[in-house]
Amino acid sequence: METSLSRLLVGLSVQISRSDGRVHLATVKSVDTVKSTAMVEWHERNIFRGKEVSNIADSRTQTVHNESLVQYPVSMTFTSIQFGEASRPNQKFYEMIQNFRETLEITPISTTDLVNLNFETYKICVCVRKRPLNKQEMNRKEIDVVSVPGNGALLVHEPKQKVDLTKYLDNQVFHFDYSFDETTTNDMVYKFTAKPLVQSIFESCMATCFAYGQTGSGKTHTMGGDFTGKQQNSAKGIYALAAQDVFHYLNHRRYADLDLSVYVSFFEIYNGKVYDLLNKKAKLRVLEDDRQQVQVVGLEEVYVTTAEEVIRMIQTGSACRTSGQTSANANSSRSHAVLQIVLRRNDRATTLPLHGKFSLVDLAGNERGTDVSSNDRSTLVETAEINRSLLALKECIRSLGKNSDHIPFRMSTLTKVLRDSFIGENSKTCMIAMVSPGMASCEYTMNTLRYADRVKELNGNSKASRAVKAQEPLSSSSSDEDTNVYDAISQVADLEEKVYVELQVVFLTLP
Ligand SMILES: Nc1ncnc2c1ncn2[C@@H]1O[C@H](COP(=O)(O)OP(=O)(O)OP(=O)(O)O)[C@@H](O)[C@H]1O
Repeated sequence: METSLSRLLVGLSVQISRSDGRVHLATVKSVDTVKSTAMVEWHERNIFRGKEVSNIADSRTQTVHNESLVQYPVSMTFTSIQFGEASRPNQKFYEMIQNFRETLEITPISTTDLVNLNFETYKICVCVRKRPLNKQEMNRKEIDVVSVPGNGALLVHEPKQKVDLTKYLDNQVFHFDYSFDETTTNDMVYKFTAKPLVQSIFESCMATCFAYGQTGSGKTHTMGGDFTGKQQNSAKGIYALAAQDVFHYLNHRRYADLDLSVYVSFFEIYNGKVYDLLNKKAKLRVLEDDRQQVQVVGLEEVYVTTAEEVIRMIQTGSACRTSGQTSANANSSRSHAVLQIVLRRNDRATTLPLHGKFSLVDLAGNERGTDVSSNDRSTLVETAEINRSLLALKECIRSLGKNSDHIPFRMSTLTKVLRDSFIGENSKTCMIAMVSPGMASCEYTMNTLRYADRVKELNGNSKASRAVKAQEPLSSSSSDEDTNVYDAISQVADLEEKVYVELQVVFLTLP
């Protein structure tokens, strides 16, 4: 026990940052359990505004008692605990990111902050959520390459290497309506994203909230609820929180005179087919009637009177959702799940008139390379279909943002069934883009953020939202030149995506 403890201690580093810019780094070199002492190497560096102004000013080795090691956290402020150079791959990048972070002014989001989503001016709001490093990533000693300083900003510190092998960080800054860091709870995310939309459905709106992101980035955790081991707590997700508020507003005197009833449906879209999650996964057809209304024929729409009933339905439905295993998530959802909360006016008619509808969508993961390297045809079809529908979704959101007359909702089943969310004056959308923090996910994280950025751009405030290089931490603004280059890159990326999706589909239809 003692030996394994000492093995754990060797290599452990502690970094202590002082307000005068001095950074102390202590690394445990060896532990003598008999004498109860440890050899610790101390380094001191002087950092000013993210730059090292003097190299190692002090480096010495000293013997400290084990007890002293334990006591340090009480007497000093730790900015981080890290493992030694030998045991952590990419230590250099880790240090560069830590140094960069020290220059950031952090303004954490607080529960008391007022919600500032402007659905009056913009139909689409885009937020991003970073999940914490998970156990496997921590075991691999992966470094966290995403920083969320606050005020909607999010940075990706992309590790890069020059031809002469010099390592450097390509720091990209994105701005969204809200950016949530790894400590943010589902309640907080809900308050700033879906909650404002709940009220809008009482005002006859068609609201949609999407969770978008790489497999394993936290979409189901956010929408469906926290996991404790394999068990999902459905009462803690955005689905359930929205349902609770629906009943809160239903009983509010402001809306009591509307005489509304609440109905719920829950279905998944897998490989372009719709399956009813509230009716033993019955396969359903999507048809368009003569008034161009899209109908999911036979979809169960259950009358509900309490949020608890809705939570039970979420539990039942989530349990039968199609899942598979990906490299990033052992229990990966391979389908898009759509929970719809529908308000209908009580009326004598056989079909009660629709008053408002909230569609909450947990999309399938947007990865596209590594997980399809297998020759398994069904996985390839699955991925091609997911990519095709995500591309269609982006095209529809883009047309919606441009107030375009033509919304290409027929491009996929997902966009077909969400048609009434894309048309009409009263549609409002909130997209929550999820990102994984690890260096290994960096490329996917950038893809997700670019997708989210392109969606946000549709509101016309593209300059504010787009990614810029952070040469000087968060002080840079994009020049016209940057903007043009960024536009060109985005267009190429869009084209590349279209070609990729089309090629995948063509490839799969070959005999
Ligand atoms: N914010 C978070 N805090 C703590 N754990 C999280 C968070 N987000 C995700 N996780 C955990 O990460 C794992 C993967 O999350 P989740 O299943 O929600 O990912 P996903 O994006 O839905 O993936 P897929 O597309 O493969 O279904 C889960 O074990 C989940 O509990």
